Amino acid sequence: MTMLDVRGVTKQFGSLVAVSEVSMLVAPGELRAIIGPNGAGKTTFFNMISGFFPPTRGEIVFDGTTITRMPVAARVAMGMARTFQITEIFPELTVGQNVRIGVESALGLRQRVWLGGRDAAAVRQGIEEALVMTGLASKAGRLVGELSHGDQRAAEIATALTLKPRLLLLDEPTAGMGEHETYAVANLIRRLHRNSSYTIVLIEHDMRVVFNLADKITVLTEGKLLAEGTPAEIADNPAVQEAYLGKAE
Ligand SMILES: Nc1ncnc2c1ncn2[C@@H]1O[C@H](COP(=O)(O)OP(=O)(O)OP(=O)(O)O)[C@@H](O)[C@H]1O
Repeated sequence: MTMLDVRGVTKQFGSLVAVSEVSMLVAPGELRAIIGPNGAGKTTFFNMISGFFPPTRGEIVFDGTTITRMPVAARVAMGMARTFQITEIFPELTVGQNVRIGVESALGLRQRVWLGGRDAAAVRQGIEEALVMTGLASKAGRLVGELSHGDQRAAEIATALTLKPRLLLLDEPTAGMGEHETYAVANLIRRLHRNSSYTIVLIEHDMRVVFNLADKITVLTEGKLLAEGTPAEIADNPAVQEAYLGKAE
């Protein structure tokens, strides 16, 4: 079974080929990391999966449905959630209020002025589940803007989880974080993967995070697929060592 089947996607910006015929199969419950030097095409590849723009050529199939040209909202409705390199969440609201927006949207209750008892209970339950899963239950009343980077990322992931996504796309989840916060966010991702069996595809620059978390790694260089395999296979791959791991970023 395959959750995500990317078939030979290419993206051209004018004469620049940012991604060239890259394929990737992600199994349900898998955690896949996409790595590569700056400009390798990781973000472009990610943007095609999440629907930010369509590929110039190639196909993308999500859980059996071809989504190549499907808009972002339709992909979200199918169970694809994405977080961004720069946290996208309302800093002036509390963690709980942010998560509530996600839960109400996911339940189709966002425009309602008044919620009946059953809907209100479902919203409460959705908020609690997302907060517990991300370790934020004790911080529900805190303003997001006052939290650490790591907790802000956790709050963003909590909001993404309210969609009950079948595929979670994380764009550099530890970007700009210090050691302590990186560790906390990596642990959260590990819990979501190991304990809750989320299927996760992430772009990540921190190699310790990648090699500790990923089931499989996709390596891109200059828009092409250089290698794909388990962390051990990638670490042993001479082409990867030469093209990427040996170089300081
Ligand atoms: N919208 C765009 N228009 C034109 N060129 C683009 C566009 N987006 C990306 N590119 C180019 O495509 C190539 C791949 O960029 P991309 O951002 O996908 O790489 P990346 O691996 O994510 O890099 P980084 O690690 O620095 O984020 C680069 O040469 C970039 O300049």
